[in-house]
Amino acid sequence: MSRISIEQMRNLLKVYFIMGSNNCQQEPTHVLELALKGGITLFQFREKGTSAYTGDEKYQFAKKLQTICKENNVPFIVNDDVELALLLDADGVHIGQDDESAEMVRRKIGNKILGVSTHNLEEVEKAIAEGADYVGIGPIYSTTTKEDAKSAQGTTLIAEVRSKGIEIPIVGIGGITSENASPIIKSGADGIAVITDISLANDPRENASKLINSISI
Ligand SMILES: C=C1C=NC(C(F)(F)F)=NC1=N
Repeated sequence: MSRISIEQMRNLLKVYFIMGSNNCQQEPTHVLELALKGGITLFQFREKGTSAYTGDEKYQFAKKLQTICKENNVPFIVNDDVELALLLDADGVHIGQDDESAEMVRRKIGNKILGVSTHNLEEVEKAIAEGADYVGIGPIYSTTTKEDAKSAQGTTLIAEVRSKGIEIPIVGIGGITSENASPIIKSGADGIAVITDISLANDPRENASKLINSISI
């Protein structure tokens, strides 16, 4: 299997739902099923925080979510945990700046999807050089989800990357809702990544479909 094309990656990034057991009040598998019905285009398993699952419990939980994604033909991405991604034969991995280098991860995962969190132009260019298929840029707006999140940067970096003619698929992340999503696409991102707006919604399905509508220009 070859590396994913830029166009296909752009399509997958439209509404990228990220979730772990700590992000939900309802049963996580039910939230994911509703989000998929609402039209999310990509899913990332991000199991973080104090009461996060570990070891076999984490593997079993991830497998359940992966099965639901497979049933809905939506790719399943694992955050940080490369070994888990390989064990599950996940569709890809997302790493931050404090994790293994993208170069090392690319060697381990072959042609699976590789995403990298970036916060400035240098990190974007490094991610591209090391084989990333997409970059996450944020936090666009202030967020309470990530404890050690950097300060909100708006859409400046997205616009800067595009003004330099850099084509890498970009997904914005951080405090995004259907109310504030469209400027992110207008500035040049291919999609939006959300946690809370879907995971803590009274109706995850409705919020997911509102997000889809908010970015459909
Ligand atoms: C910290 C993160 C930043 N960005 C992304 C993504 F949206 F996938 F690019 N995922 C993360 N886990």
